[in-house]
Amino acid sequence: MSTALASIASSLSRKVLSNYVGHRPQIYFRSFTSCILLPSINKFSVTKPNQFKNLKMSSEKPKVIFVLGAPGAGKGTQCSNIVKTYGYAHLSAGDLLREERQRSGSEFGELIEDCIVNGKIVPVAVTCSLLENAMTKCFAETGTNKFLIDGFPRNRDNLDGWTLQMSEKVDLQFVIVFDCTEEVCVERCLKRGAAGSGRTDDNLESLKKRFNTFYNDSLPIIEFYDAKNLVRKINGVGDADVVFESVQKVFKEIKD
Ligand SMILES: Nc1ncnc2c1ncn2[C@@H]1O[C@H](COP(=O)(O)OP(=O)(O)OP(=O)(O)O)[C@@H](O)[C@H]1O
Ligand SMILES: Nc1ccn([C@@H]2O[C@H](COP(=O)(O)O)[C@@H](O)[C@H]2O)c(=O)n1
Repeated sequence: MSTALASIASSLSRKVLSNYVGHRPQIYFRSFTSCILLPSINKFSVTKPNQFKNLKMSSEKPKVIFVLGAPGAGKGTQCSNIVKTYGYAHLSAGDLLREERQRSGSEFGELIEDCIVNGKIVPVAVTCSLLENAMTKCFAETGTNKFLIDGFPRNRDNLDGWTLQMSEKVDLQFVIVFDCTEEVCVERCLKRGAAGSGRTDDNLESLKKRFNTFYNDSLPIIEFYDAKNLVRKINGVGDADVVFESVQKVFKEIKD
């Protein structure tokens, strides 16, 4: 366990988890997320753990599309196109984590940075709460209740945490997966880094680790959704406009 992870674990167990030490992780996440983590990282104050349950009574459940694929496969680029054409709100788990890392006073900054540089996945309690907060804020500000969730769920921990905290509150439409060769992805990320992305993981060393995580931890999640017939795989190699044509074919399915 890294120093940052050890420190979050020990601080959490001191604060809240004393009753749960040694128990099953599901119990850990349920109490960790809804009772303790939300107040500590919630900067929007509007979030209540069951806010979407209330929404459900007056309107439809929020619609969610997960967007997955290797680092640099084009998830963010295509999400921007989808936002313009189909009116979804784009929530990137990576962007939310980078924002939380920069927030002054965040107790998760060090942990998040350690994960990002080393291609590891941040504990779901942090990421899922950031996502729920962002959905709530977006709905309150714009009335949008259709969300593209980019870069999540990335591993079993993400999936389990989402299932506990959010799956009943939303309607998962499908999971878009951009399929792109490692060679093309690495070239794109290095180019993005050279162009001044400022990302601490757009370098070869981090990319090797990010790809390991993708193969070992993220592919099984894609397989999980594929077995449920929810995956819509799109060839992400080639010009961004051509990739978007394939995206549009998938969205036709919703309209038809
Ligand atoms: N089809 C494409 N052809 C060429 N370059 C592309 C294409 N799609 C995206 N790019 C570029 O590749 C880089 C990575 O794209 P993008 O950020 O969309 O990928 P991503 O999957 O969201 O990456 P990450 O997971 O690292 O955030 C960006 O600089 C983007 O402009
Ligand atoms: N569910 C997630 C998503 C991202 N991360 C961390 O952020 C890094 C960058 O993610 P991008 O989607 O912007 O490429 C990623 O390598 C992880 O370290 C995460 O922990 N959990």
